[in-house]
Amino acid sequence: MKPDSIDNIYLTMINYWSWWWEVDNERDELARTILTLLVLVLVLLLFKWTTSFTRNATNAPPGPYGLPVVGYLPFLGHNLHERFTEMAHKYGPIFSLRLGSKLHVVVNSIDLAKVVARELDQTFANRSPPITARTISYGAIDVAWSNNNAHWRNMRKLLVSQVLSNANLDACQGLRTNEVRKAISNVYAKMGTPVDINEIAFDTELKVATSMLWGCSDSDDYFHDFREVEFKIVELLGAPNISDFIPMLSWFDLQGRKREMQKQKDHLDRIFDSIIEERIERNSRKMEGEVDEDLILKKDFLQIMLELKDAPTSFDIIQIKALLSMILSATTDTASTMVEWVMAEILYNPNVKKKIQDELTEVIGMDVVQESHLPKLKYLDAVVKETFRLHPPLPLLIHRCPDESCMVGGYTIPNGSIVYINVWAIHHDPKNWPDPLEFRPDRFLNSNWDYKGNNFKFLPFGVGRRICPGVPLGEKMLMYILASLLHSFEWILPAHEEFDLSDKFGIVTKKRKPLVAIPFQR
Ligand code: HEM
Repeated sequence: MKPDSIDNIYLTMINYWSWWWEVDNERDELARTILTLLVLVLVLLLFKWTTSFTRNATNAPPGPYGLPVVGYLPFLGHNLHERFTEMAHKYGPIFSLRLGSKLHVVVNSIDLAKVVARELDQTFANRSPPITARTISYGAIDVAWSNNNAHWRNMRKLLVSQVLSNANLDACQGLRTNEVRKAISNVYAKMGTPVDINEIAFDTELKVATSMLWGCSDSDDYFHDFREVEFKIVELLGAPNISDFIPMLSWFDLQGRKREMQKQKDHLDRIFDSIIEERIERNSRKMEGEVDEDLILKKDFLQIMLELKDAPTSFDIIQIKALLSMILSATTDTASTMVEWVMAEILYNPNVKKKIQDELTEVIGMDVVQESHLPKLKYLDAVVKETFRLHPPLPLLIHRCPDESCMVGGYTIPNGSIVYINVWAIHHDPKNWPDPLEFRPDRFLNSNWDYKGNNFKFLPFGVGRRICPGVPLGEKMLMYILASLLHSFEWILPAHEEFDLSDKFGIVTKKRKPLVAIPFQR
């Protein structure tokens, strides 16, 4: 091999190797050294084993060769969704790559996504959670990380019928109105100064979610560092962990990811314990005859779960905590990320902003925004959908795992491999969307687009039996917060603010640079 090409390979590896170290902490330096030494030793010891693995996977989808032991890991780079999309251009609509000891398969076209999530939906309905996900979800017993089994079906049914049913969402309308109005008053107090858009949206979503889950009140002090904890959880869920790729190293937790996630989990656990204990005590006082008007009038999710505890389909306290934790993450981070993306697109596209303001004036006038106005805001709805197309917050959805070997696109997908549906590639494919990089909300006007995963061109909430069950709440909150922020204020970017729509891959893919804007009286 020529010295030049060796240099190039070396530089590429150094460049991409940094993907490993996205979450900087003190242990990374040590982990990097130990890992490098271990890899060298293991390269030699396991070379034979690796080559036999490659030979066996003869009918696997095409894809790049990697190094022994680590496979293609060192070459992946930072933004996995973009990297996978580039690789699809080279290897085709389905390709595979070995990362550590596991085969990963990426599906990039509508036709093959239909095979995975429609024809073989049942086979592909397991999850294979990474170690950080197992840690935060009390051993993968929540709705998002549990495998496709009776327990998962039970929990999902409960979530959909009790928390997210139309009846319950209607009953909680007052809560949403309260919290959105409080958020608008907070912004009033900051008029003329720069405001972090994600922070406003996150806090509002958090208050709505906690009120629905256990009826929080403003005096609860756990809100204080909640955003930081949630951000850390989401960051760790998306950060590559060598223990997942080379399970024999998991005992060492070389990057400290598991320990870091355990810290976040312990923090949440203490909050949940105190809330649940307090509720159990209140319930026992009620059983002794004391009247608790609050609990009689409304049943929040915690109350429903506790009352189910003795029923045949009961949940124990650990399962209840796993569900609370999962719902909080699902509700706060995705929706606040989307509010930020939509506001960024609007502020960077003055024509779009003008059209939205005209629509708000026409539909709402001098009134305060109410949920009943939302279905009439057709243009804002199209803007939100176009933003979902360009910036799907989960660009690879949550990966799936087949419970038996099966065929997709003429290739064998072995039982236990990790399968991604690359929604990013589908949303950016010119075959599906002409001029895919342009922000053109009109694409979504005058046609019946929804978030139910029926049209495989547009899958921001996922598809098949693992589709997001939170669509009705997520959509409502997103539209409500956006309409209120845009109707109440004129938003201006700070002077010298650069036009920046770059993203940072994670399980929720966020705007790389937080959006800050200045509200003025409208
Ligand atoms: C803008 C808001 C939201 C977006 C964009 C979003 C998006 C998603 C996506 C893409 C998935 C993965 C689906 C798949 O793998 O096919 C998912 C899963 C999930 N989401 Fe959401 N979500 C949002 C809000 C919510 C809310 C409010 C809840 C309320 C509880 C929720 C609960 C869940 C759950 C439980 C799952 C796992 C479902 C399963 O594995 O069975 N999400 N979400």
